[in-house]
Amino acid sequence: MLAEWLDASLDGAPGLAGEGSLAGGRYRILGAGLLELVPASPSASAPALVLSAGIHGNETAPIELLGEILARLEAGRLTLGSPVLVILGNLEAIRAGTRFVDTNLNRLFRRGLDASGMEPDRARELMTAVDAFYGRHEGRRRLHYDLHTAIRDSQYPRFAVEPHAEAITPSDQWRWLAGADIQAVLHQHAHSWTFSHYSKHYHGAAAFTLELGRALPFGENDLAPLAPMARLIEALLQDRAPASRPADRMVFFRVRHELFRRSEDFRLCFADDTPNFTEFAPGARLAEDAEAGPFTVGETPLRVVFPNARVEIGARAALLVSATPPPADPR
Ligand SMILES: O=C(O)CCC(=O)N[C@@H](CCC(=O)O)C(=O)O
Ligand SMILES: [Zn+2]
Repeated sequence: MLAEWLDASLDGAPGLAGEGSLAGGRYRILGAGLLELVPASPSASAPALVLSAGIHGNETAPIELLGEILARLEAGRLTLGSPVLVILGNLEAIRAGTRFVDTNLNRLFRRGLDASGMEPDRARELMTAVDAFYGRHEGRRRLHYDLHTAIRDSQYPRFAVEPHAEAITPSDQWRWLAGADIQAVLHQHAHSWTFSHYSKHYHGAAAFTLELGRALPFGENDLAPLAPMARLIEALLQDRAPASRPADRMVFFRVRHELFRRSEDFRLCFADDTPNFTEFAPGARLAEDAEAGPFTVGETPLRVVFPNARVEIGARAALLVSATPPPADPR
């Protein structure tokens, strides 16, 4: 049934609903791309966990990964121990195999959003679902892993983006991410209205955008490098202790500058396929924009992450980052 929920969500089956039992609890289909896993008797320390994938429609590996985990749950090889909300984000874009249909869903997770259209409507639906889920689990530790893949290669193929918000990320998260073979962490410097930012900013959740390799079509993904991430998700879902490694196995970066596309006449001054985290030396010209002028690296080298000259005008065209020490681990 869980595999059917996934397929029916992707096929656009109307009026998707239903519920049933699972080892350790039951599931409730809340709608297309919305599934709740309800443990029968969760411990007081079990987290309330949001797992999302397909916020960008062409990022298929995380959808396949969640599909495999749900299949193991359904087969009784995992026993549910924690409340979980599973989300498939931009269903129309997933069907079309594109990043988005009209606009980037992952910039719309903001209360009071008044834009109209398919993606804004879906953002409101998902924000309501997350609000209701965390509301049903007051007092529990909140987690949200928003699973993505990146457009291009990366010097660190698996990395976490930590949204900027008041809540401090608990130090065990870093050890768990290191245990899941995440190689780098990028601290955001400013609010970004992404889905993981939503859960952190409005709900105080430990939340991340997790980049899990390169975006490829369904069927072309190699899930083997993601096995440690699957084990982390399964441990959380079962309310078991995840594998843990020292946080300083990962390299930490901080965003120092954001490049925005300000005009029609905008270009990045490096090759389209430049891998994420490529470093540029002082003096290197990175962008030219008819309105904002050129951007040149100052006295300290900068690395480029998520470069994309073809974004909408006003949108982020690249993050410029440099290394920062790992967070202190009080353990
Ligand atoms: O590979 C790229 O250029 C984009 C990958 C991607 O979708 N990244 C996320 C990051 C979200 C964040 O900053 O937390 C995005 O751009 O939405
Ligand atoms: Zn993405």
